[in-house]
Amino acid sequence: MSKLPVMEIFGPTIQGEGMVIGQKTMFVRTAGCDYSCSWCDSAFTWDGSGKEDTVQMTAEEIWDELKRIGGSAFSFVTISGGNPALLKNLNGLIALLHEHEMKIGVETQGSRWQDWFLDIDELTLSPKPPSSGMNTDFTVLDRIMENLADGNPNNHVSLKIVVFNEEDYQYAKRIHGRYPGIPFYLQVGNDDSRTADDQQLIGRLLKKYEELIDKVIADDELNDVKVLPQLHTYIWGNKRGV
Ligand SMILES: C[S@@+](CC[C@H](N)C(=O)[O-])C[C@H]1O[C@@H](n2cnc3c(N)ncnc32)[C@H](O)[C@@H]1O
Ligand SMILES: Nc1nc2[nH]cc(C(=O)O)c2c(=O)[nH]1
Ligand code: SF4
Ligand SMILES: [Mg+2]
Repeated sequence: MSKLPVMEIFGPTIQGEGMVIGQKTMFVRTAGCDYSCSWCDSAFTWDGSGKEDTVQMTAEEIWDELKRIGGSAFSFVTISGGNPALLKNLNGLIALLHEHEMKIGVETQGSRWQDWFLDIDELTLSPKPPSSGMNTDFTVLDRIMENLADGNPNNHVSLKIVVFNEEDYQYAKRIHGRYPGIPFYLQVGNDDSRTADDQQLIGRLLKKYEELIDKVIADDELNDVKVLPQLHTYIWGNKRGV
C-alpha cells in the first residue's frame, strides 16, 4: 500500500487564504519541499526541525485520522505542505476523499506538475516572488497553466502571490500579465512568522494590508484582482495546526 509523508492533520478550521478564504476545511500537511523560501511560515515541513513529526500514512489512514478529529463536521479537505506536488501517489488520497464526497483544495507553488492537479476542485498556485530567494522556472509554470487550461473545466484554479516589497509587487504584476485570465490574488507577507506577540503582529499586518490595498487601488494594471490578508493570522497569530 502506497504511503504519504504527513506532517500534520488538523481542523476543522477555516481556509485563511486565497480563492476559498473563509471555507470550513480540514488540513493535511505533507512533508518536504523543493523550495526553501526565506520567509516560509511552514519551514518545519522541510528544514529538518519537524523530522520526528513526519508519519508515513496510507490514504485510508489519513481518512481515518480526518474522521477521528473532524467527525462528520467537514466536507472540504485542503492539502498543503511543504509541496504536495512532489507526491505522485497523492492520487490515491484524492480518489478516496472524492469517494467520500469531499471537496478538495491544494496549495502548491507551481514548480512541479502532477496529473492529479486535474482532479482538484480548488487549486491554488503560488509562484514565489524575489524576496523568497527562489527563482520561478517559467517553462514549468507555462506548461502547468497550459495543462490546466486543457483540463477539467469544472475545477477552479487561481494564482496567489505573496508580497513583501516593491520587487515582489512588480513580480506579481508580471505573473498577472502573463496569465491574464486566471483569478488573481495578492496576499500580505508575514515577516515575523515566529513571534507569539499576536497583538503586535496583527497591528503590523493590518498596516501592511492597508498599504497593499492602497497600492492596488491606484494601479490600472491590477484591476481584476483580489487583495487578501492571511485571515487565520488575525484570529490565531502564528499558532500551528489552525
Ligand atoms: C506554506 S505554503 C505550502 C504550499 C506551497 N509550498 C506553496 O508555497 O504554495 C502555503 C501558502 O503559505 C504562503 N506563505 C508561506 N509563508 C508565508 C508568509 N511568511 N507570509 C505570507 N504567506 C506565506 C505560501 O506562499 C503559500 O501560498
Ligand atoms: N487556517 C489556515 N489557512 C491556511 N491556508 C493556507 C495554509 C497553509 O499553510 O497552506 C493555511 C493554514 O495553515 N491554516
Ligand atoms: S514553497 Fe511553500 S512550503 Fe516550500 S518553502 Fe516556499 S512557502 Fe514554504
Ligand atoms: Mg500556512
